[in-house]
Amino acid sequence: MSKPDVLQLGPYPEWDMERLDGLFTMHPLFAVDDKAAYLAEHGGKIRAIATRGELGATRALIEALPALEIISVYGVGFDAVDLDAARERGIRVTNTPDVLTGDVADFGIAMMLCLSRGMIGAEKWARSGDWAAHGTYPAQRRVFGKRAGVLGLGRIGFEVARRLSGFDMEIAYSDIGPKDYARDWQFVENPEELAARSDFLFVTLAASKATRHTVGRRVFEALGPEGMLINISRASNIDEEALLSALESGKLGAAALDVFENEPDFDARFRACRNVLLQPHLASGTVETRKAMGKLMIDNLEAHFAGVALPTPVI
Ligand SMILES: O=CC(=O)O
Repeated sequence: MSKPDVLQLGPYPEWDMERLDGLFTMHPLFAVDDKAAYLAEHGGKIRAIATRGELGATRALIEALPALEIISVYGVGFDAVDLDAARERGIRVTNTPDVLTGDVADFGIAMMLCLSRGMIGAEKWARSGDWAAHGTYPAQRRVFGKRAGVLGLGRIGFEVARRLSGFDMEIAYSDIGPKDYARDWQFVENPEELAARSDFLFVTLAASKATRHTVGRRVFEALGPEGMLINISRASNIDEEALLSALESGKLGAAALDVFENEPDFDARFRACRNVLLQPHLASGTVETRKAMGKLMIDNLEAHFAGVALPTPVI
C-alpha cells in the first residue's frame, strides 16, 4: 500500500524525520520557494498536515487541500489552526498536551528568577571583567515571599502555581471560575484585580479568538512600575502595542517574554527595552520534551491512518 502524503509546514528534529519518512511520503512545504506551485502540483494528494503550534494551518491552506483528513500539531497550542475551516470539512485536529507541561512551567519560573535577579546582566559583568574593574554588581529584586498571579489555571498554570508555592509566595489566579483543585490559592475574578494584587503575573491562558488581548493597558498599569509580566502562552493573549508603551514609559516594571507577534521577526522596539528578558519561543525546548512531542504528533497521524482512536484529539 502506498504511504499517505503528509504536508510538512515546519522543520522537525532528525529523530522525528526518521519515523515520519518511514511511515509517510513527506512534502516539506516550508523548504520550498514557490509554495503556490508546489501546492498546485502536490496539493491534491495531501491527506495530512504536520504543523507546529505557532504555524498552525490557515483556511486558505486547508481549502487548497481537497483530500485533507487530519492536521497534527507539534505543540499544545492550536490557536493558529483555523478550527472552523477544519470542522466544516470534518477534518480532525490533534495537539501534544501534557508532555510539555513541566518544562513550560519550569521555564516560566526560570524567566522570573533570571530577570528579577538580573542574571543576564550579572553574567556579562563577570565575563567581561567588569566585576574585577568595577566591583559588585548592583542589588536586584527578591522573589521569595512576594505575591504571584497566574492568569489561566489550566495544566501549565497549575504547574506554575505549584512551583511558586515552593517560593513561599502568596498565590492567586484567574480563570473562568474557581477550580476545586486550587483550594490553597485565591481565586480572583478578573485580570486587572489579579494584576493589582501581584508582583509577578504569569500568563498561562490557552489562546483562542476569545482570549485575544485579554492582557492590556489596564492590566499593565495595575501590575505597576515594580511589577513583572511573564508570558509563556501566546503573544495574542497580550496587547503587544500596549505592552511596549507600558515598558517604555515605566508604567510596567519588567516583562519576561517567550512569545511575540510575528515570530521570529518580532517588534524591534523590544530590543531597545532594558527591562525585558527575551526568549525565542523556547519554553518546551528540552530534548526530553521535544522527543515526547514528536512521538505524540506522529502517534496521532499513525492512529488516524490505522483507523484507531486518536491519542490526543482537539476535534
Ligand atoms: O508553543 C508551543 C506549543 O504550543 O506547544
